[in-house]
Amino acid sequence: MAAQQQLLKVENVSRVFGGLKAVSDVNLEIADGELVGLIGPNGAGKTTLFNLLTGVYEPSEGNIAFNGTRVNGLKPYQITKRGAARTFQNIRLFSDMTVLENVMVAYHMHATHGLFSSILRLPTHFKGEADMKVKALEFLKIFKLEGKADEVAKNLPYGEQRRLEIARALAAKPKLLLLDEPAAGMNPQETTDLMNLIRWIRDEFKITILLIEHDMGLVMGVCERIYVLDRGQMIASGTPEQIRANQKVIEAYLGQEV
Ligand SMILES: Nc1ncnc2c1ncn2[C@@H]1O[C@H](COP(=O)(O)OP(=O)(O)OP(=O)(O)O)[C@@H](O)[C@H]1O
Repeated sequence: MAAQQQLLKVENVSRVFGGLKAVSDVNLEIADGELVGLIGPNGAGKTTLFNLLTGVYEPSEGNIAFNGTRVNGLKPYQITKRGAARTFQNIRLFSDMTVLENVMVAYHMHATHGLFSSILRLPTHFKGEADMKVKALEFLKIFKLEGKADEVAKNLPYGEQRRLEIARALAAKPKLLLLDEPAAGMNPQETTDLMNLIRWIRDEFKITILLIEHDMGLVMGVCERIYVLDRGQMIASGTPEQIRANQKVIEAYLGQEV
């Protein structure tokens, strides 16, 4: 890999469920600041790989290093603390909390005031809480959700719930943002807006993004590099042009437009 520093390294990782090897001997490397796509037909193992990267599952074999340290076996919250945040295929917000509260919960991960002052409600706690609210509102502005700050999350239209989920993930100040099918259920206009938002997030926050997506227009349009999984195996990686022309990829998609 070029001069860029490596952020994520997946080496020979497998995950078995019963008799099924959902992820099989997978290798993947992502440098700091890259915008990378992960594609593959239904059931290829994409979400399982995300679940391995974020500690939902432990690899049956292999090694995952994040920011230079091995993270195999760590719990999801420990991996979040090390700087990886994600969104889910089926949106997971605190649906009965307000839009603002959803973002503030993520800020708590990085609160300057400690648990001790929180419990005792010391002045530093209130100052911390007020600062956090200001920051959370700034965040909502970026995502054009400031007018919805006091709305209950579950009442937002679908596209806005997806934006809020991304905002919440980013509020945890990750080094690596993992997006699982961010355009699912979006109309073409929302998808175009999302593409611009993803590019903007990477440039503005200088973070690394790995995204799973079935919308090829989005993947080919925003990703600098793409990995392709098929039946648990990584069958290709390369630039969008290389992936489009790759025979194994074309076969995996059985002639569908890639
Ligand atoms: N917890 C589990 N227990 C048993 N099998 C599982 C589990 N999670 C995933 N699988 C299986 O592993 C395979 C890969 O599933 P996965 O959800 O990772 O695919 P995917 O590429 O994300 O698919 P899609 O694009 O449809 O979301 C599938 O055959 C799935 O049924």
